[in-house]
Amino acid sequence: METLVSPSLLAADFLNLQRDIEMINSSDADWLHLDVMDGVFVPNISFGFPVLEAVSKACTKPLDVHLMIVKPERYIKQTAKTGAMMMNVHYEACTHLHRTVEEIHNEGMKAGVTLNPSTPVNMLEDIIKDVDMVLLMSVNPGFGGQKFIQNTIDKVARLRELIARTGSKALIEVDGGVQDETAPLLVNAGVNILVSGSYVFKADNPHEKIKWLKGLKTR
Ligand SMILES: O=C(CO)[C@@H](O)[C@H](O)COP(=O)(O)O
Ligand SMILES: [Co+2]
Repeated sequence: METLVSPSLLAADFLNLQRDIEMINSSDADWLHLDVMDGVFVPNISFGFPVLEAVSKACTKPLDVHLMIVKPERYIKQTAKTGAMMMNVHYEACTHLHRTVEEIHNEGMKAGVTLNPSTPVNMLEDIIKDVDMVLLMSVNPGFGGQKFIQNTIDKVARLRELIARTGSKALIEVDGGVQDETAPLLVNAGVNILVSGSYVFKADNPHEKIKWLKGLKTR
């Protein structure tokens, strides 16, 4: 499978959001990654549903929404209303994850489960066949531009094994510190989708960076 790229809007220029979304529209990016933070689950606040709705009107790529909020099940319908393709909820933020995944599907979205760096992949043993994607955080969530946690490479390999053993069809996405040194290692370990914020949006030529990430193939 080709590598998909989901640039993270958190690193965009918020004073020129429309310009940056148009850049994504005209790029080879597959999805647009949107980081919603509540200041409780993570020590930062980003943007919420009014911004998601506005972005959805301007963006022609499927929306990959990453909710870093407590009890994300409260916002399933509201997320669906933005037209989101994928709703990612944190394993650590959901008490009834199976029910949440079912409700996300009932609202017509794909369901992603996100793991913090310290949460082991084996916690997904009994949900892996029900989810469309696992999003592995390769930094502690809350901020863009952080240093990649190297253990993520081994974690991807362990998740690949779990997926193969259970016959799950889940895709693997990785988020945090994805750039030219880390991306090839991730793709080689079996990652399907690369989220990348600063590396793409702070570049002189974001289109080139997106193209390069997309061109990565398993060795
Ligand atoms: O979810 C998050 C951070 O919590 C990410 O989506 C970041 O926005 C990725 O930014 P970079 O590490 O690529 O700059
Ligand atoms: Co994210």
